[in-house]
Amino acid sequence: MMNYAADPPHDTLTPAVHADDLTVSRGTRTVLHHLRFTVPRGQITGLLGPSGCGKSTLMRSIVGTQAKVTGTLDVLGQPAGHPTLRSRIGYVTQAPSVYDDLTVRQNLEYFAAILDPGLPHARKRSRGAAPAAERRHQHVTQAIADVDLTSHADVLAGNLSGGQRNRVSLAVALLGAPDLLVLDEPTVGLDPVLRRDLWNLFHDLATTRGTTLLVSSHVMDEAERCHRLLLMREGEILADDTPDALRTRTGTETVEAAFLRLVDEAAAANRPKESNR
Ligand SMILES: Nc1ncnc2c1ncn2[C@@H]1O[C@H](COP(=O)(O)OP(=O)(O)OP(=O)(O)O)[C@@H](O)[C@H]1O
Repeated sequence: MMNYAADPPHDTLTPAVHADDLTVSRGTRTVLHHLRFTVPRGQITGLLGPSGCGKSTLMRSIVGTQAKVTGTLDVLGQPAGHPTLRSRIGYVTQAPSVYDDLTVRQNLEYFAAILDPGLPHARKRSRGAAPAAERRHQHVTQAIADVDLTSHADVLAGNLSGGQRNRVSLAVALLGAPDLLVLDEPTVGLDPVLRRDLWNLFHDLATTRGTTLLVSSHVMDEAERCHRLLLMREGEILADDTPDALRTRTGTETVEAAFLRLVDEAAAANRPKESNR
Protein backbone atom coordinates (compact mmCIF):
# COMPACT_ATOMS: atom_id res chain seq x y z
CA MET A 1 0.00 0.00 0.00
CA MET A 2 1.17 3.52 -0.67
CA ASN A 3 2.23 5.37 2.43
CA TYR A 4 0.09 8.45 1.80
CA ALA A 5 -1.22 8.56 5.34
CA ALA A 6 0.97 8.19 8.39
CA ASP A 7 1.45 4.48 9.13
CA PRO A 8 1.03 3.23 12.67
CA PRO A 9 4.38 3.08 14.44
CA HIS A 10 6.16 -0.24 13.91
CA ASP A 11 8.50 -2.00 16.28
CA THR A 12 12.00 -1.20 15.03
CA LEU A 13 14.00 -3.19 17.58
CA THR A 14 13.38 -6.76 16.45
CA PRO A 15 15.44 -7.87 13.45
CA ALA A 16 13.85 -7.53 10.02
CA VAL A 17 14.13 -11.30 9.58
CA HIS A 18 14.76 -13.99 12.16
CA ALA A 19 15.07 -17.63 11.13
CA ASP A 20 15.64 -20.65 13.32
CA ASP A 21 15.68 -24.26 12.16
CA LEU A 22 14.20 -23.07 8.87
CA THR A 23 13.77 -25.98 6.48
CA VAL A 24 12.17 -25.82 3.03
CA SER A 25 11.31 -28.59 0.58
CA ARG A 26 10.59 -28.19 -3.12
CA GLY A 27 9.03 -31.21 -4.77
CA THR A 28 10.51 -34.19 -2.97
CA ARG A 29 13.84 -32.49 -2.20
CA THR A 30 14.84 -30.54 0.90
CA VAL A 31 16.53 -27.43 -0.52
CA LEU A 32 17.06 -25.37 2.66
CA HIS A 33 18.44 -27.19 5.70
CA HIS A 34 17.85 -25.99 9.28
CA LEU A 35 18.88 -22.37 8.61
CA ARG A 36 19.48 -20.00 11.48
CA PHE A 37 20.22 -16.33 10.83
CA THR A 38 19.00 -12.76 11.33
CA VAL A 39 18.75 -9.81 8.99
CA PRO A 40 19.24 -6.50 10.87
CA ARG A 41 17.02 -3.51 10.18
CA GLY A 42 18.05 -0.53 8.10
CA GLN A 43 21.02 -2.26 6.50
CA ILE A 44 21.86 -4.01 3.24
CA THR A 45 22.29 -7.75 3.68
CA GLY A 46 23.71 -9.60 0.69
CA LEU A 47 22.56 -13.13 0.04
CA LEU A 48 25.35 -14.72 -1.94
CA GLY A 49 26.05 -18.15 -3.26
CA PRO A 50 26.30 -20.18 -6.46
CA SER A 51 23.39 -20.83 -8.78
CA GLY A 52 20.96 -23.37 -7.31
CA CYS A 53 22.12 -22.97 -3.68
CA GLY A 54 18.64 -21.79 -2.59
CA LYS A 55 18.74 -17.98 -2.64
CA SER A 56 15.42 -17.54 -4.46
CA THR A 57 13.78 -20.20 -2.31
CA LEU A 58 14.87 -18.37 0.82
CA MET A 59 13.58 -15.06 -0.54
CA ARG A 60 10.25 -16.63 -1.53
CA SER A 61 9.98 -18.03 2.01
CA ILE A 62 10.62 -14.60 3.52
CA VAL A 63 7.98 -12.87 1.37
CA GLY A 64 5.52 -15.68 2.09
CA THR A 65 5.10 -17.22 -1.36
CA GLN A 66 6.92 -20.52 -0.72
CA ALA A 67 5.15 -23.73 0.35
CA LYS A 68 6.55 -26.46 2.60
CA VAL A 69 8.33 -24.12 5.02
CA THR A 70 8.95 -25.43 8.55
CA GLY A 71 10.73 -23.99 11.59
CA THR A 72 10.68 -20.36 12.68
CA LEU A 73 10.65 -17.53 10.15
CA ASP A 74 9.66 -14.13 11.51
CA VAL A 75 9.59 -11.06 9.27
CA LEU A 76 9.25 -7.55 10.73
CA GLY A 77 8.05 -9.16 13.94
CA GLN A 78 5.34 -11.33 12.32
CA PRO A 79 5.36 -14.89 10.99
CA ALA A 80 6.34 -14.88 7.29
CA GLY A 81 3.28 -14.65 5.07
CA HIS A 82 1.18 -12.77 7.66
CA PRO A 83 -1.37 -10.57 5.82
CA THR A 84 -0.16 -7.39 7.57
CA LEU A 85 3.24 -7.85 5.94
CA ARG A 86 1.93 -7.50 2.39
CA SER A 87 2.06 -3.71 2.43
CA ARG A 88 5.41 -3.61 4.19
CA ILE A 89 7.51 -5.76 1.86
CA GLY A 90 8.65 -4.94 -1.67
CA TYR A 91 9.71 -8.00 -3.67
CA VAL A 92 11.38 -8.01 -7.06
CA THR A 93 11.76 -11.42 -8.69
CA GLN A 94 14.28 -12.30 -11.39
CA ALA A 95 11.54 -12.13 -14.04
CA PRO A 96 10.34 -8.54 -14.51
CA SER A 97 6.59 -8.28 -13.86
CA VAL A 98 5.52 -5.37 -16.04
CA TYR A 99 2.92 -4.87 -18.76
CA ASP A 100 4.59 -4.57 -22.17
CA ASP A 101 1.68 -2.64 -23.69
CA LEU A 102 1.83 0.12 -21.07
CA THR A 103 4.44 2.85 -20.79
CA VAL A 104 6.75 3.01 -17.79
CA ARG A 105 4.59 5.69 -16.18
CA GLN A 106 1.34 3.85 -16.97
CA ASN A 107 2.75 0.69 -15.36
CA LEU A 108 3.60 2.62 -12.22
CA GLU A 109 0.22 4.44 -12.18
CA TYR A 110 -1.55 1.11 -12.59
CA PHE A 111 0.28 -0.57 -9.68
CA ALA A 112 -0.09 2.56 -7.55
CA ALA A 113 -3.86 2.41 -8.12
CA ILE A 114 -3.97 -1.28 -7.15
CA LEU A 115 -1.87 -0.66 -4.06
CA ASP A 116 -4.12 2.17 -2.96
CA PRO A 117 -7.59 1.66 -4.47
CA GLY A 118 -9.01 4.33 -2.16
CA LEU A 119 -7.43 6.99 -4.29
CA PRO A 120 -9.44 8.15 -7.30
CA HIS A 121 -7.79 8.11 -10.70
CA ALA A 122 -6.18 11.43 -11.60
CA ARG A 123 -8.83 12.05 -14.31
CA LYS A 124 -11.71 11.49 -11.89
CA ARG A 125 -10.62 13.84 -9.15
CA SER A 126 -13.36 15.07 -6.89
CA ARG A 127 -13.07 18.00 -4.52
CA GLY A 128 -10.56 17.19 -1.79
CA ALA A 129 -9.09 14.27 -3.72
CA ALA A 130 -6.69 16.38 -5.76
CA PRO A 131 -3.91 16.57 -3.15
CA ALA A 132 -3.97 12.76 -2.72
CA ALA A 133 -3.96 12.13 -6.47
CA GLU A 134 -1.22 14.70 -6.85
CA ARG A 135 0.79 12.93 -4.17
CA ARG A 136 0.40 9.64 -5.99
CA HIS A 137 1.63 11.29 -9.16
CA GLN A 138 4.66 12.54 -7.21
CA HIS A 139 5.34 9.07 -5.77
CA VAL A 140 5.25 7.59 -9.28
CA THR A 141 7.54 10.33 -10.62
CA GLN A 142 9.94 9.81 -7.72
CA ALA A 143 10.03 6.01 -8.17
CA ILE A 144 10.78 6.44 -11.89
CA ALA A 145 13.57 8.90 -11.04
CA ASP A 146 14.96 6.57 -8.34
CA VAL A 147 15.62 3.89 -10.93
CA ASP A 148 16.92 6.42 -13.47
CA LEU A 149 14.16 5.95 -16.04
CA THR A 150 12.82 9.51 -16.22
CA SER A 151 13.89 9.88 -19.85
CA HIS A 152 11.99 6.65 -20.64
CA ALA A 153 8.83 7.42 -18.65
CA ASP A 154 6.66 7.52 -21.79
CA VAL A 155 8.23 4.53 -23.56
CA LEU A 156 6.28 1.26 -23.81
CA ALA A 157 7.74 -1.33 -21.41
CA GLY A 158 7.80 -3.79 -24.33
CA ASN A 159 10.31 -1.54 -26.09
CA LEU A 160 12.75 -1.45 -23.15
CA SER A 161 15.89 -3.54 -22.69
CA GLY A 162 15.90 -6.39 -20.17
CA GLY A 163 17.82 -4.30 -17.63
CA GLN A 164 15.42 -1.37 -18.06
CA ARG A 165 12.39 -3.64 -17.57
CA ASN A 166 14.02 -4.95 -14.37
CA ARG A 167 14.29 -1.38 -13.18
CA VAL A 168 10.57 -0.79 -13.84
CA SER A 169 9.87 -3.77 -11.55
CA LEU A 170 12.13 -2.24 -8.93
CA ALA A 171 10.29 1.09 -9.24
CA VAL A 172 6.99 -0.73 -8.63
CA ALA A 173 8.46 -2.28 -5.47
CA LEU A 174 9.63 1.16 -4.29
CA LEU A 175 6.15 2.66 -4.68
CA GLY A 176 4.88 1.61 -1.28
CA ALA A 177 8.00 2.85 0.56
CA PRO A 178 8.29 -0.66 2.05
CA ASP A 179 10.13 -1.39 5.32
CA LEU A 180 11.78 -4.44 3.74
CA LEU A 181 12.93 -4.71 0.12
CA VAL A 182 13.70 -8.23 -1.11
CA LEU A 183 15.55 -8.07 -4.42
CA ASP A 184 16.41 -11.22 -6.34
CA GLU A 185 19.51 -10.52 -8.45
CA PRO A 186 18.52 -6.92 -9.27
CA THR A 187 21.72 -6.04 -11.10
CA VAL A 188 21.79 -8.90 -13.61
CA GLY A 189 22.22 -7.55 -17.15
CA LEU A 190 23.14 -4.02 -16.06
CA ASP A 191 26.25 -2.22 -17.22
CA PRO A 192 28.82 -1.14 -14.59
CA VAL A 193 27.55 2.45 -14.42
CA LEU A 194 23.95 1.39 -13.81
CA ARG A 195 25.06 -1.22 -11.30
CA ARG A 196 26.95 1.44 -9.38
CA ASP A 197 23.95 3.82 -9.53
CA LEU A 198 21.62 1.09 -8.30
CA TRP A 199 23.91 0.26 -5.38
CA ASN A 200 24.04 3.98 -4.55
CA LEU A 201 20.23 3.94 -4.50
CA PHE A 202 20.22 0.89 -2.19
CA HIS A 203 22.55 2.68 0.23
CA ASP A 204 20.44 5.81 0.03
CA LEU A 205 17.29 3.81 0.84
CA ALA A 206 18.98 2.21 3.85
CA THR A 207 20.57 5.40 5.15
CA THR A 208 17.94 8.06 4.56
CA ARG A 209 14.72 6.03 4.59
CA GLY A 210 15.75 3.28 7.05
CA THR A 211 14.76 0.58 4.56
CA THR A 212 16.08 -2.93 5.15
CA LEU A 213 17.37 -4.52 1.94
CA LEU A 214 17.99 -8.20 1.28
CA VAL A 215 19.76 -8.44 -2.07
CA SER A 216 20.77 -11.68 -3.74
CA SER A 217 23.63 -12.02 -6.17
CA HIS A 218 26.05 -14.61 -7.38
CA VAL A 219 28.55 -11.89 -8.29
CA MET A 220 30.99 -11.83 -5.41
CA ASP A 221 32.27 -8.29 -6.00
CA GLU A 222 28.79 -7.00 -5.07
CA ALA A 223 29.36 -8.52 -1.62
CA GLU A 224 31.78 -5.73 -0.82
CA ARG A 225 28.93 -3.22 -1.13
CA CYS A 226 26.80 -4.88 1.58
CA HIS A 227 26.77 -4.14 5.30
CA ARG A 228 26.32 -7.83 6.09
CA LEU A 229 26.51 -11.07 4.17
CA LEU A 230 24.77 -14.39 4.25
CA LEU A 231 26.96 -16.79 2.28
CA MET A 232 25.04 -19.83 1.10
CA ARG A 233 26.00 -23.15 -0.41
CA GLU A 234 23.84 -26.20 -1.11
CA GLY A 235 20.95 -24.99 1.03
CA GLU A 236 23.07 -24.11 4.05
CA ILE A 237 24.42 -20.85 5.48
CA LEU A 238 28.21 -20.94 5.40
CA ALA A 239 28.64 -17.56 7.06
CA ASP A 240 26.57 -14.69 8.52
CA ASP A 241 28.91 -11.76 9.05
CA THR A 242 30.22 -8.43 7.78
CA PRO A 243 32.54 -8.44 4.74
CA ASP A 244 35.42 -7.17 6.92
CA ALA A 245 34.91 -9.82 9.59
CA LEU A 246 34.73 -12.53 6.94
CA ARG A 247 37.99 -11.47 5.34
CA THR A 248 39.71 -11.19 8.71
CA ARG A 249 38.40 -14.52 9.98
CA THR A 250 39.52 -16.38 6.87
CA GLY A 251 42.77 -14.42 6.39
CA THR A 252 41.78 -13.50 2.83
CA GLU A 253 41.67 -10.26 0.88
CA THR A 254 38.34 -10.59 -0.90
CA VAL A 255 34.93 -11.96 -0.04
CA GLU A 256 35.28 -14.35 -2.98
CA ALA A 257 38.48 -15.80 -1.49
CA ALA A 258 36.79 -15.96 1.92
CA PHE A 259 33.88 -17.86 0.39
CA LEU A 260 36.22 -20.39 -1.26
CA ARG A 261 38.13 -20.82 2.00
CA LEU A 262 34.87 -21.52 3.86
CA VAL A 263 33.79 -24.01 1.19
CA ASP A 264 37.11 -25.85 1.58
CA GLU A 265 36.79 -25.84 5.36
CA ALA A 266 33.23 -27.20 5.17
CA ALA A 267 34.37 -29.94 2.78
CA ALA A 268 37.26 -30.85 5.09
CA ALA A 269 34.91 -30.97 8.10
CA ASN A 270 32.59 -33.36 6.22
CA ARG A 271 35.34 -35.70 5.02
CA PRO A 272 35.66 -37.90 8.15
CA LYS A 273 31.86 -38.35 8.18
CA GLU A 274 31.90 -39.52 4.56
CA SER A 275 34.78 -41.97 5.13
CA ASN A 276 32.87 -43.46 8.11
CA ARG A 277 29.92 -44.46 5.94
N1 LIG B 1 9.77 -25.52 -8.71
C1 LIG B 1 10.75 -26.30 -8.23
N2 LIG B 1 10.53 -27.60 -7.94
C2 LIG B 1 11.51 -28.37 -7.44
N3 LIG B 1 12.75 -27.93 -7.19
C3 LIG B 1 13.02 -26.64 -7.46
C4 LIG B 1 12.04 -25.76 -7.99
N4 LIG B 1 12.61 -24.55 -8.15
C5 LIG B 1 13.88 -24.67 -7.74
N5 LIG B 1 14.13 -25.92 -7.33
C6 LIG B 1 15.40 -26.44 -6.80
O1 LIG B 1 15.64 -25.81 -5.57
C7 LIG B 1 17.05 -25.53 -5.42
C8 LIG B 1 17.22 -24.08 -5.08
O2 LIG B 1 16.79 -23.28 -6.18
P1 LIG B 1 16.80 -21.70 -6.11
O3 LIG B 1 16.09 -21.19 -7.33
O4 LIG B 1 16.30 -21.28 -4.79
O5 LIG B 1 18.37 -21.40 -6.20
P2 LIG B 1 19.13 -20.00 -6.47
O6 LIG B 1 20.30 -20.01 -5.55
O7 LIG B 1 18.18 -18.88 -6.37
O8 LIG B 1 19.62 -20.19 -7.97
P3 LIG B 1 19.90 -19.04 -9.09
O9 LIG B 1 21.03 -18.20 -8.58
O10 LIG B 1 20.28 -19.84 -10.30
O11 LIG B 1 18.62 -18.29 -9.27
C9 LIG B 1 17.70 -25.93 -6.73
O12 LIG B 1 18.33 -27.17 -6.55
C10 LIG B 1 16.56 -26.06 -7.71
O13 LIG B 1 16.82 -27.07 -8.65
